[in-house]
Amino acid sequence: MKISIIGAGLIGGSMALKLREKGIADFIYGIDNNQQHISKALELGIIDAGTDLEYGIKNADFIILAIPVDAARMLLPTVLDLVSDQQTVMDAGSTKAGIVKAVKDHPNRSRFVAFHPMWGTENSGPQSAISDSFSGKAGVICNKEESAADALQLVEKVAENLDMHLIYMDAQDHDIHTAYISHISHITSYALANTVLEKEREEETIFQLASSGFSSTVRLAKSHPEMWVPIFKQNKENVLDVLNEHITQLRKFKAALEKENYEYLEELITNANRIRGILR
Ligand SMILES: NC(=O)c1ccc[n+]([C@@H]2O[C@H](COP(=O)([O-])OP(=O)(O)OC[C@H]3O[C@@H](n4cnc5c(N)ncnc54)[C@H](O)[C@@H]3O)[C@@H](O)[C@H]2O)c1
Ligand SMILES: O=C(O)C(=O)C[C@]1(C(=O)O)C=C[C@@H](O)C=C1
Repeated sequence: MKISIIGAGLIGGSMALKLREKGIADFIYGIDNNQQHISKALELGIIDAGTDLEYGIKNADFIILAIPVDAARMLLPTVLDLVSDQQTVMDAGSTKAGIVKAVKDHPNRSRFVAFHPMWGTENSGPQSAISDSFSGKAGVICNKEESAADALQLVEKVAENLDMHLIYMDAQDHDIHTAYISHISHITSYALANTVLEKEREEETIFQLASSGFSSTVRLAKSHPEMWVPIFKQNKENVLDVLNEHITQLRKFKAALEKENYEYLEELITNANRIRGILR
């Protein structure tokens, strides 16, 4: 199978590495508006050739769209304009409602499968791609009834080769749940980093005292704005909803401390500990 990866970055690159390793990709084209990423992807053996959008789409059996979600929403209709009934397009975007809406009435809608791999890191670009990354993680397919049976089957086979298990969801429900379980964590981490940078002006002290607690909670704050601003923009209402709840929760901790209500503080922590029973 010939594959074209639009966006030879962390996700596109990691998928390319794994699909080649599994032997389902014979030839991989890379399409990226950053030429340095194409050069790096070639150097690392992620892609076999860099090309332009039209050539890459016309000459691939399977097309993976792995660019920021606002760009994906804009580009997907053009990608579908160029495909035939023999080709399948899959995206990798972290939000889904806007993307499926953008192509709802497109004549080639059924060639597209809306996909979200629930794996990633705070790093970006082809240099950060890792082949054994998606193993054991969930792959979410949205609005499967809008995709042709053969396109769906191909994406299911690709997910299986990425060693992922599948979850099927409505795109709007997906965006609600990912606001709660993925997107809010990034805002808290960015806010935590900004808080510490504001209060602790001695960077050397941050470096010397930071242990696993701070490092793990602030890891997501290293994630780049080119990916995350579009996610927050596309999922604004759901993110605002969960952010309001998060601010309420922060205020509860503040009130417990201000009032020296340590029983209430213990209650808040004990309730939070319930997460241990869910994520072991
Ligand atoms: N990083 C994660 O944790 C993660 C996890 C799951 C899904 N995703 C989704 O995967 C997609 C890609 O994210 P990533 O982490 O691989 O980002 P990345 O920055 O590592 O890679 C994106 C690549 O797309 C290129 N690009 C950007 N706009 C383009 C355009 N209009 N045309 C062609 N190329 C373009 C960039 O140059 C870059 O090489 C995003 O939609 C993101 O929401 C990311
Ligand atoms: O672990 C990370 O660094 C991630 O941000 C990965 C993560 C997440 O778990 O929130 C981020 C965005 C996605 O769309 C999927 C996965």
